[in-house]
Amino acid sequence: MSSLFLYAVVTLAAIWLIDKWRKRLAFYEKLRWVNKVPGLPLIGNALEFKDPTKSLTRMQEVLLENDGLCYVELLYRPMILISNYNFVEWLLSSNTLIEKSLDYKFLHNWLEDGILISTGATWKNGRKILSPAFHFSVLEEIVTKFDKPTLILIELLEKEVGKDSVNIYSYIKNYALDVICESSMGIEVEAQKNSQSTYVKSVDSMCNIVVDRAFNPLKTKDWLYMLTPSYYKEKAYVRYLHSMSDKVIKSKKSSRQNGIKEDKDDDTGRKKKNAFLDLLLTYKDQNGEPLSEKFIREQVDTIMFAGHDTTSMGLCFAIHCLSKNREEQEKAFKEIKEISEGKDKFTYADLQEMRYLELIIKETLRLYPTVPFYSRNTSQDFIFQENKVIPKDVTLLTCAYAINRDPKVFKEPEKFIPTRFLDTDVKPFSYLPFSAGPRNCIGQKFAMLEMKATLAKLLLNFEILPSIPEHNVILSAEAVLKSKNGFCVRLKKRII
Ligand code: HEM
Repeated sequence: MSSLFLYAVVTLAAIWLIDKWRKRLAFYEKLRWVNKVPGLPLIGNALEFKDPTKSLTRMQEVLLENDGLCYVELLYRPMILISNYNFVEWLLSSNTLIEKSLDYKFLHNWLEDGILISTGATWKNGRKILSPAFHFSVLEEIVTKFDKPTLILIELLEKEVGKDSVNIYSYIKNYALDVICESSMGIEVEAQKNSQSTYVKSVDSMCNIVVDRAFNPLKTKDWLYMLTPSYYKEKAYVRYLHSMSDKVIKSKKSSRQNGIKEDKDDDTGRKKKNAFLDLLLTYKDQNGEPLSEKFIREQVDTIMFAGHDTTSMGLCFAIHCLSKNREEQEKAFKEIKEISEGKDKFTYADLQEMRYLELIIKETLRLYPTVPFYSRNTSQDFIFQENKVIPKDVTLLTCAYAINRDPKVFKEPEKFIPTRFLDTDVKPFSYLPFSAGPRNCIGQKFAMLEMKATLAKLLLNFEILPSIPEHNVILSAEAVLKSKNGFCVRLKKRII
């Protein structure tokens, strides 16, 4: 009896394995048109892309060798790396290929159905509701929310003047958190003055947990992750962060119900547009129904996450580039000085006028795209260029870092040359720090304004010099592009 049972089990297992193998062969057959980067049995190419300080250069290398399109496998996970212009255009313009890949699921406990990770009708609806919050009339008002955090940043950095080296990373990170809290929720967390606050620490820890899960194979599977201490820590952080967002939403809601209006007219008689959260609270659908508290919380948390680590890294890399390129710094300073003559605050229009500074930011994001790659999952078989099939459940990874450094598009791609953007030949899918198409960055104008306002104030107050000894960043491709050894510069008070 027992040998009969064993025989049945072995037969079933063999059938299952043969079926799996047959499906795998059919899968490879469909993908024959893509060059495969040779890997090791079972682990595939995992070792080549494991180290975040080396993965970007390796990606760039294999993409150059394979005309911008190649197949890799990371521990059985099928993935196509992409920098090929036609493929990128096809992928990012698609209205159906919009499902985010597995890596984003680690954000789900925190952001739930927020627009960064949701898909289908939920994403479409969220994106439609959120888009007006990034309209220029709202951004005009949001610009004023940068003033207070910027003043604190200058005050703190003044204490570092004259030192051989200051690592600006934590200063800028806390600053960006202050800006996003003030502009998205209308609350002051004072991260710059109180970096030990539970809120600041929870946001920071959640960002670290998400990255750790994406890169640590022991934590990618939910059932294994649940056996680790991180799981319980994450639960506590999420509970706290959700309770904070709920508290702010409830309190804003009750002020509105009690008739405490926060939308005051400005001195030109126009209606002031309030913080992002206030806009969501005033929204009514076509039946006159307000948004649910859950929906509002998910979107507010999403903006908090997507809108602070990205800009803080953009700013850190820009400061690093300015320290290394003094001539460019002086050109930007001259422009800012002229625009700021007789003013102590910048308006939206002033920031729009800072064209040279904009070139500097664009060139920074070309060399150091803060989101160095982004990925989609094929929810079904897709066909590229008539007969090229991409089977279901393949990760399509667009490598912005490789695209932005393509020597066929950008002459001397490793050099910092801001004026290259005056050349109108840069085609839309050749430069992609904010992605493109329907799932592009909803906050890109906000990010540009924040980076301009901050850099302009910094340049009016300081000369940014290379640190002593001179510092070179070690790039690390995490959820955002970071520097493993920080961002060290030297600050000199600017005498105007
Ligand atoms: C230098 C700053 C920034 C960079 C480089 C950047 C880059 C990007 C990129 C590449 C994507 C697409 C990601 C993907 O496809 O997975 C994205 C999406 C997004 N970004 Fe940004 N971002 C920045 C700042 C911001 C800011 C300031 C906000 C909000 C205030 C924001 C909100 C979002 C949101 C909500 C999405 C998801 C959009 C959707 O899927 O519909 N980002 N960002």
